[in-house]
Formats: sequence, C-alpha cells, structure tokens
Amino acid sequence: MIDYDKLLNFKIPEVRQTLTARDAVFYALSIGFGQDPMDARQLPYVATHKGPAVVPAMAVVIGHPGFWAADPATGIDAVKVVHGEQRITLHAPLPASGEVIGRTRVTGLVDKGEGKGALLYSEKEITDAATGKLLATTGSTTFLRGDGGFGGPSGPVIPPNPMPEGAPDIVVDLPTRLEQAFYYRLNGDDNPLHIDPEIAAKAGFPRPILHGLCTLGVVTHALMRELGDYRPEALKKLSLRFSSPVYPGETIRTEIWKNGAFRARVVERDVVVVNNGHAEFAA
Ligand SMILES: CCCCCCC[C@@H](O)CC(=O)SCCNC(=O)CCNC(=O)[C@H](O)C(C)(C)COP(=O)(O)OP(=O)(O)OC[C@H]1O[C@@H](n2cnc3c(N)ncnc32)[C@H](O)[C@@H]1OP(=O)(O)O
Repeated sequence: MIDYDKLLNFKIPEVRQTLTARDAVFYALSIGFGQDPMDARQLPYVATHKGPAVVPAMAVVIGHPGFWAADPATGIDAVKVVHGEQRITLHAPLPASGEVIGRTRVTGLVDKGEGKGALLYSEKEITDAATGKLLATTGSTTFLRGDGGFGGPSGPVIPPNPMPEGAPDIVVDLPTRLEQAFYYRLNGDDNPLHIDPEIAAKAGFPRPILHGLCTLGVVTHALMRELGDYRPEALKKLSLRFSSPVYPGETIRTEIWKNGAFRARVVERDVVVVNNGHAEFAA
C-alpha cells in the first residue's frame, strides 16, 4: 500500500556513469538504428569510424536509476506498473564519453481512485560530472495500475499535448525485432515485465511487452529522419503518451505532422500505441 508522504519523498540514489562511445552505439542499435544500410546518415550513430554521435533520446537511459519501483519500501505494486508518459528536454548535445550524473526525484503523485490506478511523476536531471553543466532533463509519468485508492490527491495532472485534426503529413514504418527487449534492457532498463512470460502474465499481458522507452526510441528515429535530417543536435524537446502496449516484433508506424505533432500505431493490429506526441526541432 502506498504511503503518500513516504513515496513523494522517496530517495532515489544518484547515478554516476562513465559513458563510452560503445554505450552510445549500443543504445542506437537497441532502438533499431542501422537497419537501413543504404542511409549513410545513420552511420555516425552506429559506427565509431564516422562518429560517435549520440541519439538525443539516449537521455532516457543515461544516469537511469533502474527499476526502483520494485523496492518494497516504495509500497508500489511493481508488477502492475506501466510507463504512461515521457518528456525530454535537451539543454546541450549529449556526450559520447565522459562522466555524467543522473539525479532522479519524485515530483508528484496522483490518486485516480480504487481500481483506476495512480500516477507517479518523476524528473531526472543529467549533468556533466566535470563541469556541473546541465545536459538534459527528463520527466516520466508512471501509471501505477495496482495502487489506486490510497487516499492521495486527484491532481494536479500534466495535460496531454493536443493533437491536430486530419491526416498526418508524413508516415514512417520501422520494424522492431522479436528479441529487441533483451537488447534494450542492457541499457539499464531491467524491468522483467519485458522479457519474462510469467511476470507478463501476472501483469495481465499474453506475452512480454516492449519497454515504452524502446518504443520512444523507435519513434524518435522516425522523427529525426523526417524533421531533423539525422542531426544529433537538432532535437530540443519531445513528449508523448503511451496509449497501448507494443509487442516485440511488431512494426511501428509513426504519423507525423509538420508542426511537430505525432502519434504511432502498430501496423499489424492497427492500434494507436503512442499518442499526444510533440517534438521540437531546431531549424
Ligand atoms: C516508478 C518507476 C519508474 C519506471 C516505470 C517504467 C517501467 C517500464 O519498464 C514499464 C514499461 O515500459 S510498460 C510499456 C509502455 N507502456 C505501456 O504499454 C502502457 C500503454 N498504455 C496503456 O496500457 C493504457 O493507456 C493505461 C493502462 C496506461 C491507461 O488505460 P486506462 O486505464 O484504460 O485509461 P483510460 O480509461 O484511457 O483513461 C483513464 C484516465 O487515465 C488517463 N490516462 C490514460 N492513459 C494515460 C497515460 N498513458 N498516462 C497518463 N495518464 C493516462 C486519462 O487521461 C484518464 O484521465 P481522467 O480520469 O482524468 O479522465
């Protein structure tokens, strides 16, 4: 059972991480870069002789504190946790090497009621350990499906981005691989929901589901290709809502509007899996 004050003030250990070019290349491969060998614009992300360049969405794994919700002291029913929303703000291009610090804290907790779940808001700041410079700020909404009705406040909630009417301007299909979650988790995202059929069944899914942040990486790839010409410094901000699970092996179709709005659907099931997306790219 969640204790509102205890969880709001839960201390998440700071993470010091020494990055190498290999981490950046691994991250890019784990979200599916390199699957189009004829597009040389991807090369700096996956081959160090041309780079290294860092996919800006890597901010979600740099300085990541791991699946801390599984600590029984949080009071969270960890098996029922799903990723609800993600926000990223890049203050500077991410470094391919050097020491960084990730500091994560809980910023809000909303009770949606018994049987409806709860929202946990958290924020992570990534700084350069040598200079103290702030590199990126990321924000997560975690949907605690098993924890509604603990007597907490019903707001405030962060409103989802509005979506445009009508058809998207650009559509990009990118595949995921059956074994993708096994790779993606090596970025430090080790929730067993994504690889263990028994845990997935306990969580109410017929098979393990893909990490929301892996889906975010695939969608960011589509956005970088269409709105950022694969330039690592072009993406400034991104936010989205995960509206339905993706199963590894499915094809993700990202639907993009030229003003930066986007959503994504799984082609095989025609289900919208990412909604209320918005990305900001530098000109
Ligand atoms: C703490 C540790 C940090 C680490 C956490 C991350 C660990 C990861 O390893 C876990 C993952 O990656 S899970 C994979 C990615 N996520 C998903 O697949 C979830 C997809 N979304 C869903 O299943 C449903 O939208 C679902 C279930 C989220 C909601 O569905 P419903 O209950 O049917 O909701 P609905 O009836 O549509 O709406 C009810 C109210 O909830 C709000 N809402 C809906 N989807 C939301 C979402 N994704 N995020 C935030 N709020 C959301 C609605 O606005 C509505 O609000 P209100 O009651 O105010 O009208």
